[in-house]
Amino acid sequence: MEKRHRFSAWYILIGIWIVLIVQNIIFSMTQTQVIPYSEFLRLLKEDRITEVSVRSNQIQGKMKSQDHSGGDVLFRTIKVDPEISDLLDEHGVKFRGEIESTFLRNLFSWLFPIMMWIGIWYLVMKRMSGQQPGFMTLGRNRAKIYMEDEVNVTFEDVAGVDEAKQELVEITDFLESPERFTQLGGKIPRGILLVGPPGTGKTLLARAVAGESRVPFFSMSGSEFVEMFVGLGASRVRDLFVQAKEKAPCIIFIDELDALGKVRGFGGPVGGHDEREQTLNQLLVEMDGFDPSVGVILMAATNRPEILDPALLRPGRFDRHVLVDRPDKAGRKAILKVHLKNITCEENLDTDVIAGMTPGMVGADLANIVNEAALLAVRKNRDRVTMQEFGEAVERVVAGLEKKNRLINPEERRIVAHHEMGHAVIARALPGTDPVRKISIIPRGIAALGYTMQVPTEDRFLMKKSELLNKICTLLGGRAAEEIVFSDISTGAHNDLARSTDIARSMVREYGMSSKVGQVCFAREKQGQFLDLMQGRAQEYSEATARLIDAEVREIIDGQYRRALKILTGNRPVLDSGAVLLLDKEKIEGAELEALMDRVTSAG
Ligand SMILES: Nc1ncnc2c1ncn2[C@@H]1O[C@H](COP(=O)(O)OP(=O)(O)OP(=O)(O)O)[C@@H](O)[C@H]1O
Ligand SMILES: [Zn+2]
Repeated sequence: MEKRHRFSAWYILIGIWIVLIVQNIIFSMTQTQVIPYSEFLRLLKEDRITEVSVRSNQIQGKMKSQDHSGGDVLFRTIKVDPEISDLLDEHGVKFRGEIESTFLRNLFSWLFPIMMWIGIWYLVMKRMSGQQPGFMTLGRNRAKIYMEDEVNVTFEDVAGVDEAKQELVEITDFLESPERFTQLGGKIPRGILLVGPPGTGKTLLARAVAGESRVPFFSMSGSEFVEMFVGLGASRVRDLFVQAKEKAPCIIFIDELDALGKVRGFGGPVGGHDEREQTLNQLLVEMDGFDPSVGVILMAATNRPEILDPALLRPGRFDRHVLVDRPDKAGRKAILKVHLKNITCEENLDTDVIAGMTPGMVGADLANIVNEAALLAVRKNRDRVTMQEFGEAVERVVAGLEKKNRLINPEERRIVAHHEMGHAVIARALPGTDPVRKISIIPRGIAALGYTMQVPTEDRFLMKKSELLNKICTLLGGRAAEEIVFSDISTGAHNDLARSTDIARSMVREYGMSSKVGQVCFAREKQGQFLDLMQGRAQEYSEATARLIDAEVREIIDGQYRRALKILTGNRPVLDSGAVLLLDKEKIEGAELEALMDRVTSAG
């Protein structure tokens, strides 16, 4: 209701303005004859003009009407020449000069645009804050911090992200009794950064931590901090911490931390990054200033950790990072179970099938599917949601996501599965390569469709030639598998090729590992390169050597590729059964991976 009152004032003002304009038009149309200047001069000479007022560029007045009824008619003409007063005198016309009254016109030509701007700005403000700022409360911003005294989300509502959950359990222990925790000498984290793709449940997790430990939850979005007015963002941060300390123990959650915490001096195309910097600085100051033992835990979420200002990630700030990754098939099944609790489904609904239909999807997508399916059932007047609706719902959501390029199709999945298995089999077959810990075809980010995680067993300072060659062979394993299985190759190996070429090139140019090029090192200090270029200093080897280097790099890579093909052909059964398993589970690790890898023979 209040909103309507406020807006009616605008309507009244605009109304008045329109009425005035319309009045003006009607007046000039009905009452006044507009005549050409020459006509005016003629009438003047005929002594039919009785009275005029002269304005800067127009003459208004009365003239005797043509029909001799004796009445006067109003007229108006444009253009005034300087001798007009003499002429008027000559014909004995009463006249007065008039400075045009432009007050009203000016008022409206100025006031209206200003009013428009205030109106637009007001709407923008409202959108940005999601609330009614009102004119009087502009400087104050307490209202924009969302505070929930009681959060009714628990860890049970979050599924499929068990690793992240485990890491956060400790935080709930701390929040439940901060004193006891510190007495026992526990080290309290100050800031926890939840990192993961959109929709994986970062916000949900943060709320669950608050819900589990029954503490208030303050939340704000990074993009909301970045206000239009300099200084407002910083004062908001201050406000947020003041309020949080009063309510401790509690959680402060900042969503979209990247909007606020981009590397400084990395402003967008529109100005105003000064404002963002001020806000960020204030956040850093507050983070350094508060004593975590009072029981305020700062959590933040981002899906672009790489653009964050390193200052934010320093020890004592957001130094604890929790990965909230896309769920695998089992995870998706668990998430579906959570959301299915809220709707009535047919009795033996197979969540396994739905989970299988939704590779690459995140929690938010799955929540969306459940919701969509329920709506479809309502539309069909069903009393429960059946598999058929879920099928349709999945199709709809998939279509939406495909537009956004977020899903890979079944054919691509098959290629990716064999590609990743190719890496894994070779890594296992060759001695001295890092053991494979995890193979996954859950897409991460935009670039990498799948990945094979190799974890080094020890820190290394020296690499032997044979090890470097094995590494290249492992990198080429992905493409080799594609060629063997599909007799075709894909662009998915781009990064692998780049990395193996780098290694091969370094072997030849820097480590003297090619007998044809010899024990020489052509690498120069990186920082010198730019200067060399500026001074036109040539490369330090001849054209012929350059060609030799290129040939040697090719030779190394081709040799390793042939080796990869041979190893994979010898291990074809493992390659195929591994890919099938991967397509089903999307992620293989632990004992299952061991069992699979034990079948790999090194005989290449
Ligand atoms: N792991 C999950 N378990 C259950 N539900 C989930 C999960 N992840 C997401 N959802 C559902 O999706 C909704 C949106 O998730 P949420 O806002 O927490 O994602 P987010 O990672 O914070 O995304 P964004 O980065 O876009 O803010 C949640 O309210 C919940 O209904
Ligand atoms: Zn690869």
